[in-house]
Amino acid sequence: MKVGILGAAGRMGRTLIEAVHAQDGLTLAAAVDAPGSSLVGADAGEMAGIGRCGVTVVDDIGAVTAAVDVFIDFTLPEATMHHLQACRERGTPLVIGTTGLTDEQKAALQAASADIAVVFAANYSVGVTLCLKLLDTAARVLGDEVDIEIIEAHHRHKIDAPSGTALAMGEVVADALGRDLKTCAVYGREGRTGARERQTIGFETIRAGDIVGEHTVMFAADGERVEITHKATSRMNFARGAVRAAGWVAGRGPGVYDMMDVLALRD
Ligand SMILES: NC(=O)c1ccc[n+]([C@@H]2O[C@H](COP(=O)([O-])OP(=O)(O)OC[C@H]3O[C@@H](n4cnc5c(N)ncnc54)[C@H](O)[C@@H]3O)[C@@H](O)[C@H]2O)c1
Ligand SMILES: O=C(O)C1=N[C@H](C(=O)O)CCC1
Repeated sequence: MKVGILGAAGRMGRTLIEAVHAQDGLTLAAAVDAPGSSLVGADAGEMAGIGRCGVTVVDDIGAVTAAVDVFIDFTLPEATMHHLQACRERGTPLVIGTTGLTDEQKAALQAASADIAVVFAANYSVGVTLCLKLLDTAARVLGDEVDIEIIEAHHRHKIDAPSGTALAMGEVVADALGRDLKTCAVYGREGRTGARERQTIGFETIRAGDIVGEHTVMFAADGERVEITHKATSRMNFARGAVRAAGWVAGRGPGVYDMMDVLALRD
């Protein structure tokens, strides 16, 4: 299967090139980065540190759609929207890892999924996908008897907050408790906040150094506390998951899928 990487020169893009190269049955067929990037024209394999592979980084998805069976996109929300449109026009499945999409952009993704298969997950690690299952159980068991806080930490270059993963964790917990995350979320606290309201779900964000990605969901009662934590120490976990999703989605019918579908974990 021929795979195209969108955002090829980025932290995730380079790791994805390495992951595709290591995966039997998959071939790197295209590498796309932003117009104006100094890496356009480079050999994708050399850029990713795996040696020359003969695929040149280009700056336009339109130049390579015919050569690709499935694209993987880890870029920026606006770029992802452009790539989504190109994939829709060509009928090519798309795996999206980009976070920080607006509600309007998520609606556009849903609309495109009438015509093509899209996998969209804030976190492609198997460990985080398992944590989402555990969080659903924890929320249902501990219910309204606990205060729920979500703490996430990432590297200093990350441009969106809270992380897509933290928000996905919040959605799972809120759904399990019949709450609406839009109205019960509290983002950071400062000043005279007043006492905590039980029905809220709190989010705290740390941005520091080279932290790859850490998430803790705290269920705190009086006298005991349950914490579910995931710590990523390598981006290869995300890349391997996204590559697995690419192999899974090729040939699927139109629709939006996530890692629960890819790992067959959906109830
Ligand atoms: N879902 C997951 O598992 C997961 C894991 C890690 C990162 N992410 C998300 O992936 C995204 C990228 O993260 P990163 O750390 O690799 O960022 P990065 O800034 O290192 O890489 C993004 C790349 O996209 C490129 N780009 C920008 N506009 C483009 C365009 N129009 N066409 C093609 N390429 C374009 C940039 O030049 C850059 O090389 C972020 O939204 C991040 O939150 C998701
Ligand atoms: O490095 C990033 O950026 C990450 N983004 C995702 C998120 O926002 O949850 C996944 C973890 C790494």
